[in-house]
Amino acid sequence: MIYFVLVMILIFTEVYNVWRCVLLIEFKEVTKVFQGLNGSFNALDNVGLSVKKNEIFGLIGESGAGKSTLMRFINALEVPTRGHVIVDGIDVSTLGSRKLRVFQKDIGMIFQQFNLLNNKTVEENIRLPLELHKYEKPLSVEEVLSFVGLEDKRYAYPGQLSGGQKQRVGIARALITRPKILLCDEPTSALDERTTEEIIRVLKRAHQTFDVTIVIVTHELNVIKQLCDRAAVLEDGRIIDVISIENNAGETDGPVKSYYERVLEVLKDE
Ligand SMILES: Nc1ncnc2c1ncn2[C@@H]1O[C@H](COP(=O)(O)OP(=O)(O)OP(=O)(O)O)[C@@H](O)[C@H]1O
Repeated sequence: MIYFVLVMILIFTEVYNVWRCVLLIEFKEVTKVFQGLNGSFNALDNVGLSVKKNEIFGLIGESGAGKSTLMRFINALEVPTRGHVIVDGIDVSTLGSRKLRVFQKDIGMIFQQFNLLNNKTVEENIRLPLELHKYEKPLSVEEVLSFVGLEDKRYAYPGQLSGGQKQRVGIARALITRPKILLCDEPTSALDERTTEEIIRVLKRAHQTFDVTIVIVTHELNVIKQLCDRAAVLEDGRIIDVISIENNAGETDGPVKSYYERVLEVLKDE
């Protein structure tokens, strides 16, 4: 009997350890209280959620639901009032400032408004993370520029680029450090439909090529459908569901449709 119990404990421990290795990001009973003009309020309320290694995970919900705050916990741009955020086995809130900077090196981020420096060239923008920290095996500027298809824009300034090109530069800047996690905050919200599709393709390729786990905040359900493996639905600071997305290959696998083809598709009544 004792032998049986020991074997069961061993099996349980092994299964538990394998499961822990699969998880990359864990939110444990996370609450965020902000002080507003009318007193304090819970932006996030007792959130529990896990993101697996190599997943593309979406955070969706209406404006003010708490999506960005939840994502900003992952790279400690925001700190929970209560609860724990565990990333790759590390409780982020326990890190001192030096260890936190090292930890943040593994996490890249892209933004809705691209956050490029207008007085620097594309190349200088892409190199910025390498000037802030030392990385063991960064990619080269040539590699990331070729990856996002902007070799010819190396010496251009952001003001000379379209929105989609600016976002590609943002992606190149995030990828040059070979991050384990890529956080995307409304990456396509400032872009039209066709450019959105192009950015989705680049993100999918980045996921496949660099084994990067992606967490994306967006209000665009089509982006979630085409890109994500799973998505959490937030409402008033609570997670009301986590949905597995059946087929995320979808439309982005065929050729990119021209703007005119899309106009006909939507406006022509046949
Ligand atoms: N620094 C802050 N101080 C006070 N309140 C804040 C702060 N940051 C966010 N909030 C509030 O917390 C709530 C959640 O904000 P959050 O930005 O996470 O929502 P969201 O779902 O990302 O919304 P959106 O889609 O509009 O960006 C909102 O009511 C917001 O006003």
